[in-house]
Amino acid sequence: NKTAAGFQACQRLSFGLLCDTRRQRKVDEEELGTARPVQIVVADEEEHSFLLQEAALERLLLREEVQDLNVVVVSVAGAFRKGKSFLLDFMLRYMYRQSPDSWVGGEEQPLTGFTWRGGCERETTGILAWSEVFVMEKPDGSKVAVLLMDTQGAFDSQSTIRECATLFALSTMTSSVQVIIIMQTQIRSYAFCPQLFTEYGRLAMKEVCEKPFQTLMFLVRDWSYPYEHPYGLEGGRSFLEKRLQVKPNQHEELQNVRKHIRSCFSNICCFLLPHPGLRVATNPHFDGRLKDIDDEFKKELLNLVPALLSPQNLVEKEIGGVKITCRDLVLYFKAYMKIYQGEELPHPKSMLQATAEANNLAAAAIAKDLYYKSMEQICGGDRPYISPSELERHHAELRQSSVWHFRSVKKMGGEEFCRRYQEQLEVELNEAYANFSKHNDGKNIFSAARTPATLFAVMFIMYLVSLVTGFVGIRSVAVLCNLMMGVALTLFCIWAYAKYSGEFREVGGVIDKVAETLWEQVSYDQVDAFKIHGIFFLSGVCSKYLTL
Ligand SMILES: Nc1nc2c(ncn2[C@@H]2O[C@H](COP(=O)(O)OP(=O)(O)OP(=O)(O)O)[C@@H](O)[C@H]2O)c(=O)[nH]1
Ligand SMILES: [Mg+2]
Repeated sequence: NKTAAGFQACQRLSFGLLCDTRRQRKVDEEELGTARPVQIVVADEEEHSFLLQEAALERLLLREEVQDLNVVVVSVAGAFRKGKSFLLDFMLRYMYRQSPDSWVGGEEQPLTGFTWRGGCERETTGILAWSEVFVMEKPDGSKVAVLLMDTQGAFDSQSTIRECATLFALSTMTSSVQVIIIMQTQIRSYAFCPQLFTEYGRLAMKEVCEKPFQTLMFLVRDWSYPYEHPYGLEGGRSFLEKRLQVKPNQHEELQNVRKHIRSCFSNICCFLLPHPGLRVATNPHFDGRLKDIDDEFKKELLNLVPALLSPQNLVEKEIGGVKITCRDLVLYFKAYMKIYQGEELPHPKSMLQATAEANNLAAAAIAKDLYYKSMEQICGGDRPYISPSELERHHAELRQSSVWHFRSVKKMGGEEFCRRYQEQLEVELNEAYANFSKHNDGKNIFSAARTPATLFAVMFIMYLVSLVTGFVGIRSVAVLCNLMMGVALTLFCIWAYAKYSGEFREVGGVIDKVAETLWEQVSYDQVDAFKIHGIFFLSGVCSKYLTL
């Protein structure tokens, strides 16, 4: 009940969430812990554009427990008002129960989760994801993260064709299982931009000989010809065979789409779903209870959802033949979003470029991570001080293996393109080394004591000089030395206070810098005779001036 109340509260707030990011953050914080739909792509209705909610996406996918798992992205697309959110809510039931028989829920239980409703006005806008990324174990024992995505319906009265195509392209590029809900015989209605995908697929396959997309399922709803093709996957297969048949008398464009679609997706299937019954379709008070849904529909639902989500049927997202993790998916979303923001639909070449860019960024991120983790083991926060030469040796080794790892990952974009990212990676590793090295220096007890030691040395020398000069009668020099001793003592007190309290950190930093410079001067130049003479000459001049 609590979860249902959470969903309803979320539904009421959903419009406000789009407009006011500050309020969104507050709601997110308040409802933290309650699973809910999260808007990851917002549709700007005035500008007719889309905006990626990077922070929301990162919160979902960069969680400690899922960020390094291979990701399975199940997206449901299709025309508006076709029951996409409704279907996803049954998928949620499956994910939460995961029992093969009883997942579908009680007869009297209203259906909640992604917001759905009856009527003819559109409900979902942009792209939403379920806030909980499910961790599932596949039969081979490997763990995968499952993300469910709900998309804005196509062909509604408020969106342009470009917007529909953009969202469809974005969800197809980022998902591993794209379910397209269609009516009866409109199998071609998926084809918002067939050339875009087939051309992208052709280009991508030139680079890596793998199909660019994984599973495409046509879900034919309200199927009313079970006597020709029976309900379910089997009937869907024979129906699809017939629909995608290439015939010599077809228009060339139709022939090409039919030929290429098979070469773009590793698996294309079709599921024929019966009508859920008149109460679902026409009763305004229907709230998703199973008792109002026809038995035939429920029976097929029990086959449909596990066909997509049971552990043995999960399909991991692959790009360029490499399985990607939740962390990589964030990079891909960002890269694709950039190219889908223009006035026109992007060219397949720019889609390929964006994929290659994200591909390289993801490989560089893993390589950097490897370097960081190993360096942490060697000189991280709780590790003892290590000699700088030893640290440099480790850095050189780890940098080499990190770059080697980057190069060994299968990437798109060609050698020249990858080299740019490799150079950037090397720069970042060197920067990281500089930080590790500074941190390591901080652990050196002598380096930590450098400032007080320098200041004490100054005080001591000044004290001796003042004693000697006072004894031989050069009073002015003795006064000057006393003054400098006082300055050194004051600096020491300020420095000690800054280190102890953490306040005036900049002043503390300046004192450290001065002490470091002094220390280096003394240690590098040793006792430079010229300087000593200079000092004596100056002090002589000063003493003469002061005695005058
Ligand atoms: N006839 C029929 N109606 C369905 C089916 N599945 C769901 N519905 C009904 O379709 C209506 C719309 O459901 P939603 O899930 O909100 O549809 P949607 O595709 O998400 O709609 P938008 O978000 O506006 O694009 C609801 O009243 C559902 O009860 C189906 O298979 N056949
Ligand atoms: Mg919807």
